[in-house]
Amino acid sequence: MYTVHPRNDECFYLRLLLVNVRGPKSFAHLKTVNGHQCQTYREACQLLGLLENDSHWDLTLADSVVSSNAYQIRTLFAIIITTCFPSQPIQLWNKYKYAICEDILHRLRIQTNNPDIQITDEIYNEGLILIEDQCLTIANKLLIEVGMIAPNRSMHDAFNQELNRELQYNVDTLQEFVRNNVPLLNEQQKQVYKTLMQAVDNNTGGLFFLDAPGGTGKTFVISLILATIRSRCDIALALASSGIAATLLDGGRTAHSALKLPLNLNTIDTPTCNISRSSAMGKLLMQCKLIVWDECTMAHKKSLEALNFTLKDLRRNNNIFGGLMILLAGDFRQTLPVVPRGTNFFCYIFEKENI
Ligand SMILES: Nc1ncnc2c1ncn2[C@@H]1O[C@H](COP(=O)(O)OP(=O)(O)OP(=O)(O)O)[C@@H](O)[C@H]1O
Repeated sequence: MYTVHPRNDECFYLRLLLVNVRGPKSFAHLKTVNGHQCQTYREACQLLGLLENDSHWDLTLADSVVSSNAYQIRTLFAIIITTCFPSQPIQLWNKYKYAICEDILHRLRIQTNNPDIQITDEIYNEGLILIEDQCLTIANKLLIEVGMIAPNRSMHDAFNQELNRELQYNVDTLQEFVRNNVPLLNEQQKQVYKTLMQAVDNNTGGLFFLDAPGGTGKTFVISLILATIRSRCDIALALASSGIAATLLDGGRTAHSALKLPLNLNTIDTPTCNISRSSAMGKLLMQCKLIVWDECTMAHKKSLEALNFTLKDLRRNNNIFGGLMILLAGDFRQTLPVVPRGTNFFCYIFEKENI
């Protein structure tokens, strides 16, 4: 019998029932426990006592209630429900929801200048939305997919949060930034800026590599390109291999977090990003004009391959990176020429794509 990962929700519980229930005659039979027809396979497993009890997660949350603030408890709760698969997440929520939402109540009291406001269902709903945002970031899952109650917001909002994040820039500020800084570019920077903006305007896609010694203004030019595209209300995604490099770019994020790259890149033959077409990030990648990846010389070659495969799949386009324009920037002079315990396997993606 095939193995099923617990993340594969109902499939996992169906398999558990198939292994444990003797002589099932139908799927409905599997869902029936002591004459009660359950709504889900998970509920049936629950009633049959096939799931672990959640006492250790209960204790973990109880500990954090004593020592952590509401934001930290909320993050812990999101991690537990997305990665630890507790059998009754709703019970945990009901038990700790006050501690999880305490900061929202506090904020509301300060905003309204009214210390008498008490916790309400709206505040709990706000808490659920924040938890769901974290679940989407951690595992690309909505709350209902991890056995929780769904917050009261339209699916549209939930799926568009990544888009909203990329479209929230102030156009006037960006235009002013571009106006003030383009004249500062030196000749070579001007040439890079012109070439790249021409490629963006022509919408031809392609892979560009910006190589220059440290301190010569790579990040400066990239910031200008990002600002120019965003000032036209288009989407440009800023990624970097390290957190520090990401902080230098406006709206910068680490490639691992934004692209949901697998952690065990070394051991997977053809890694892909954990992004589906219907997910928020999937929609963003389908719409964006440019992806900039700063300090890409520090990235594992398979992370670029994963992005290549994923974009080809998402955009249904067999050109390199699904026909999307990619700007890689970095400086091999600042990267160790030797990969510790590496093999000649660590050659770059360019070989594969004949670039
Ligand atoms: N044309 C320019 N006019 C004014 N300042 C500039 C210009 N080009 C670069 N700078 C400044 O020079 C400094 C170094 O530039 P930047 O950080 O972009 O270099 P870098 O090539 O990205 O360096 P590294 O490879 O170390 O990340 C920054 O403070 C940047 O603002």
